[in-house]
Amino acid sequence: MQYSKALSDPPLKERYGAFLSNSSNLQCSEVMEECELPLIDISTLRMTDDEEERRPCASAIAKAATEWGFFIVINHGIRSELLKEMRKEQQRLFAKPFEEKSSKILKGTYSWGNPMAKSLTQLPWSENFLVPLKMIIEDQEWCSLEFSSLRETMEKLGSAMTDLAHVLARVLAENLGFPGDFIAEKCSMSTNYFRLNHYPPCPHSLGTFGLLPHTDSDFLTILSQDQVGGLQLRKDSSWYAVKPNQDALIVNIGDLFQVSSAHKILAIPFLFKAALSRNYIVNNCTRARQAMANDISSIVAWSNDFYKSVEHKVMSNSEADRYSVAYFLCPSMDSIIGSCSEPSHYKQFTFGDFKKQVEEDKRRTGNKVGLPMFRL
Ligand SMILES: O=C(O)CCC(=O)C(=O)O
Ligand SMILES: [Fe+2]
Repeated sequence: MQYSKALSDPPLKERYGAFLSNSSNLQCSEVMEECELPLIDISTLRMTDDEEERRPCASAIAKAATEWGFFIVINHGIRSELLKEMRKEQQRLFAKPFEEKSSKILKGTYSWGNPMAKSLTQLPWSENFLVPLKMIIEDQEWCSLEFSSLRETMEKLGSAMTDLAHVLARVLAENLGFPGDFIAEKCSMSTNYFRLNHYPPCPHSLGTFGLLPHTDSDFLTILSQDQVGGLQLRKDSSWYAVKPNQDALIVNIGDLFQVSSAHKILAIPFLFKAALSRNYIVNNCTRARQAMANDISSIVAWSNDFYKSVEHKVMSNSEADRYSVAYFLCPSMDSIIGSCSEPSHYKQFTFGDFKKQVEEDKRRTGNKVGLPMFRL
């Protein structure tokens, strides 16, 4: 049964209409330059362990992660039919009446707008379901029979995305001198998340956000988006539009992987030569060493600003509905996040501390603060 859009869309206009009619709230909207993000064919990474063969692709990823914090992957191994199936299921889900989405579908994972918004600058014109993969795998009650095919599709996509995320995390970790499975060991399928995003058309789309400028609270994000467009990223203090490409996937570095340090020039050639073993970490990372002394299995190192967790946002449009699915590679809540080089730019914290701080800041300021709260 088809529902009318009037019933399915969240009441953004009713709740936030006053912001829209106050034109002084509208931000100026520049004509946005499209950026050519690095486009990387990762087939060799998926097919071989031979270091020589992997090197060109691994270097391209490391370069993109340091220069852009964003890149596009092709030949990523996720079937386009599966991505299309996910999109179809996602559209079916968002077409449900707002009352159902906000009360009973997919158990408390739904949100829309921003209850804390005081102006248009704090308002995302969108709705989303933030779904822990743990819920999909373990909680049989998580969704009704009606959405069992959504559940099945998400489980398949979750497993494929986890494999892909581990392939990418391996390269990024090895580039810093860590064992390839260093991140993957901390991020199992059940610690990761999906966010299903829907951006309904906004009647006053000029300068209205679909999603506020933010960085992602994870190691890395894999994004599948439709052809509508609207994603923008910040590079060297300018915003650039990302060209939509339905078959490719967009990867961005998250806060926990924000690497590269003041030691970039010195550290990287050294790290490349360093034995890819825990000895490197024990001998060279005081913070890591301290934490490892407490619990060798819980430390997760991050890159001390070498890789960039880049701010990005979505701009709304007045004509088309837009859909995207983001997959977040996250460790367990008790994982300790420490820097991989000295002097560290950040306090050591657990992923749970980080998430708690982000929620607190959102309540206090209406927006995420993120890493600056942990800078030394
Ligand atoms: O929809 C998009 O293009 C971006 C989504 C995103 O940044 C997120 O869900 O964190
Ligand atoms: Fe994001």
